[in-house]
Amino acid sequence: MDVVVFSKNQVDVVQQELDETRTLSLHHVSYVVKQGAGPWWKGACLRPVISKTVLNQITMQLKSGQITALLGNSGSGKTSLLDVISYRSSGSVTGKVYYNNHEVTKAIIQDHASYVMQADRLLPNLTVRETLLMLLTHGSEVKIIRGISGGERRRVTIAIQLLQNPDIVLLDEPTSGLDSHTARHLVKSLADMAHNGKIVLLTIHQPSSDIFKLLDQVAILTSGELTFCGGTNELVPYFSKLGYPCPHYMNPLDHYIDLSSIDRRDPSLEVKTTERQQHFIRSFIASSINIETERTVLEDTLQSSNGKQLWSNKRTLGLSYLRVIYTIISRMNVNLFRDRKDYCSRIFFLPLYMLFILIFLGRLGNKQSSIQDRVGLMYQSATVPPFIGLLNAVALFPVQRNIFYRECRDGLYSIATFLIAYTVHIFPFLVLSTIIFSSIIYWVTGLYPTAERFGLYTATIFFLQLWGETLTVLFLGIFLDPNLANSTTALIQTAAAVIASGLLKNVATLVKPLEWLSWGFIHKYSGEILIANEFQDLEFSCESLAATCIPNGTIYLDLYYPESPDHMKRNFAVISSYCLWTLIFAMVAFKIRGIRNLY
Ligand SMILES: Nc1ncnc2c1ncn2[C@@H]1O[C@H](COP(=O)(O)OP(=O)(O)OP(=O)(O)O)[C@@H](O)[C@H]1O
Repeated sequence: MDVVVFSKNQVDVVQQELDETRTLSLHHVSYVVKQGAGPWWKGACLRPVISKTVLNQITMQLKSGQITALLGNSGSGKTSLLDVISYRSSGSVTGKVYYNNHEVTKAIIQDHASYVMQADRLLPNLTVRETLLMLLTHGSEVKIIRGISGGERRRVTIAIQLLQNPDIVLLDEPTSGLDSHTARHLVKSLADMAHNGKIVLLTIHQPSSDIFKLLDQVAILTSGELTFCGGTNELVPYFSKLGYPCPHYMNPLDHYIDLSSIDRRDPSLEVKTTERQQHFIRSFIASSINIETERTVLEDTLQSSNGKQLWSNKRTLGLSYLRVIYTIISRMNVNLFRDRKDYCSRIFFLPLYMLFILIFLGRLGNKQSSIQDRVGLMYQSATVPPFIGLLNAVALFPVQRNIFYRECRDGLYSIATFLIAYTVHIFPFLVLSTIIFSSIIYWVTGLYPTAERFGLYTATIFFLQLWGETLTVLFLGIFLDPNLANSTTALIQTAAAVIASGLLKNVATLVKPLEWLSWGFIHKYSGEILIANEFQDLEFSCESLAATCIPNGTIYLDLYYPESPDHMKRNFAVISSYCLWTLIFAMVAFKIRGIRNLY
């Protein structure tokens, strides 16, 4: 075994680093959001924009080794403060945040902080062990979806963030949904973690007096301003000095949160409590506690240019790009595999539809009437696969997307990585379901009987299904609500099939604007491929000597789809690149709409 010998100097440096208290300082941080007022139908330009100050001039300092609770009534700005610190806010932020005297950037926060949000967004079919294993550690074998309680889900969510070994831990309502015993136990663990050198900041709605004892520092927010921020031992003496002692047997936190809030039950109470609130805010600004904090934070500000060590515990995944993609795909696969309904729908949704077609059409034969049946079958072949892609995406993509939003905000991987991983994940399922579908439908209905034509038909169905799913993913990037994405994609797919496939109405007979529009839809190219692939060289029997008899498919193509056999290669190149472009547009849509802050 190699023995590493450190010099005294090196030991001193390490010791000095360990002894050094790290700080997260906020200096006059304000946060303003803009909201459109009035009815939505007036549009963005006509609606007056109202600015709302969510946080006003917040100055506070959090130290490693301390656990701080952010308290306040509902709407006081607790979550917004965590959002501002973690670079998740959507409005305009002024003031400065420093970590260890370095002005905080998004990269610093992503490297050093973890944010546990209010909502537990976990893949339902993974076990606790697998959920954590995807972030490389051990867990239990219980499935998330049914096997664990709400409180346990909370703890898994917290564990996911802690596994990344952050220096700063921000937690929004970590105790919500937990019974008082478990909540106390959890805060105790967080306090222990803080005492081992982390900066811990959490929001709590109704902290019990047991929890109060575990805290080192508390900050009380009201209407976005501080009425107190200091050590827990300073809380009661501070307010007592202001003339508001805490009655015996009352939880001081409950008492002072109540006193800091505005009571809107009647106008006279509202005036009285607003005056008291303003008195508290002014008093705290003038208090020695706040002046001391201002002084130390200002010192940090001045020191910042000296470049005090940014703590060494930089949080990185430490995985190669391929390893990250592999981990995401494995997680998607395991989650899908565990749910029989989802797994079967991925593979058998499309083939199941074939049963309906088979019963409806039967064997096509070569009579004149089979021309109409063939066109009908090609229309179904062009429209059903994208629709199945849509159904699968709406059912299965949103849960993955919501987890991606959280992990992307944590800086774990990018939009492109996620969408590439999702496409690779669905690829084998699309191949399998397409092959099952086309192998049966093609040979049982009796389409043009060569392997080459069958292969072309199968490949077209595959690309249509892939396009349908990718297009839905694109709209799920634009709209958070899956129903909205569903209806929009369905509308586009229907319009594309009606206008461009040429299977309902000959494209050449469309009014000019619609004819031009048809060039923009995949159905124009896939429709031509499917028809030319089927009709070229096909012989039909003429039951009577009627003038309308079409003796072979080549004549039919000349009449209704001229030149389509010559366009086969072009059309095929277009439909395959359509999928690629839709995926790229999906990435752009996610980028433009931004990574949502899902609470
Ligand atoms: N992006 C935004 N647009 C409009 N209003 C916002 C935005 N973000 C926050 N607010 C408003 O700011 C106020 C503070 O919200 P915040 O969620 O921070 O409160 P909170 O103290 O965490 O409340 P709760 O305890 O209920 O979670 C609320 O009135 C909220 O509606």
